[in-house]
Amino acid sequence: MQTAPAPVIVAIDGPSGTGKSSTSKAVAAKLGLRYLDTGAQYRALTWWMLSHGTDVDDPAAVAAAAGRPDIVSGTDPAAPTITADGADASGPIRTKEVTAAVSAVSAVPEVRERITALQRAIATEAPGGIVVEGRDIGTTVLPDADLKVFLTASPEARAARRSGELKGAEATDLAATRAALLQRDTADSSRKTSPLKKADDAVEVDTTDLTLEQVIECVVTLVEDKQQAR
Ligand SMILES: Nc1ncnc2c1ncn2[C@@H]1O[C@H](COP(=O)(O)OP(=O)(O)OP(=O)(O)O)[C@@H](O)[C@H]1O
Ligand SMILES: Nc1ccn([C@@H]2O[C@H](COP(=O)(O)O)[C@@H](O)[C@H]2O)c(=O)n1
Repeated sequence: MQTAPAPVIVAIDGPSGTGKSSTSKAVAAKLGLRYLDTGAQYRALTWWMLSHGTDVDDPAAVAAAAGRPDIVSGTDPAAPTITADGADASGPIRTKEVTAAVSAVSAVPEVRERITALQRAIATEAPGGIVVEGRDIGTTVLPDADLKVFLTASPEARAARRSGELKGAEATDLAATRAALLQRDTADSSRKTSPLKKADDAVEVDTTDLTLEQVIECVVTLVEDKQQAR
């Protein structure tokens, strides 16, 4: 009788626009793993705060509200979901307002404590294993992950990728897109609690000159190598 392979935990971190979500979803789907977008959790909490009158520039107000909404993530890589107090947050979390506020909210220690606990519970309960993507997964959330990957890409490549998702004038303003993503990287890397950082034992993959398919294949191979070595 064949035994099922042991669950594998994969941590994928990196700055904005390096391809974490696209890569993680595809790798999870190819390998039959669950998928967790941790950025969506911070965004959902930020959206809930913005819609409930929390002053997101006041760390004390953010800390006080951090435990209030119920944040639930669906981990099917083919159809990931995110809700805040039962409301579908998948659309609103991608607005400019949420993107502009999320780094300030995610820097508050009470927010990180709460969301990190959620992430660990989801990863522990994932049948067969999971790909978890974010900023501090390899360093803080899942330091014992079986595989840690840190994706990078030049600011120019990342801005061009993001512009491809935008519409109208925003799509053509590459300089503004580049500046906005670098500003978010700076805020995320310089916060005191659990900053964006490559784990010492992470494999760094520079995706600047790679297609998305090449990045996916690279990570699938890294996971399979780990599974075979166990
Ligand atoms: N290697 C690549 N080549 C070209 N385009 C890519 C590549 N990787 C990702 N993309 C595209 O770049 C955009 C950003 O990718 P994605 O959302 O996966 O990045 P991310 O790291 O999760 O970003 P964020 O942290 O801001 O959520 C998407 O439109 C995606 O299709
Ligand atoms: N592990 C994580 C993941 C995300 N964040 C914060 O959320 C923001 C949005 O993330 P996206 O991946 O959806 O762009 C990000 O800029 C961080 O502020 C985090 O702190 N830790």
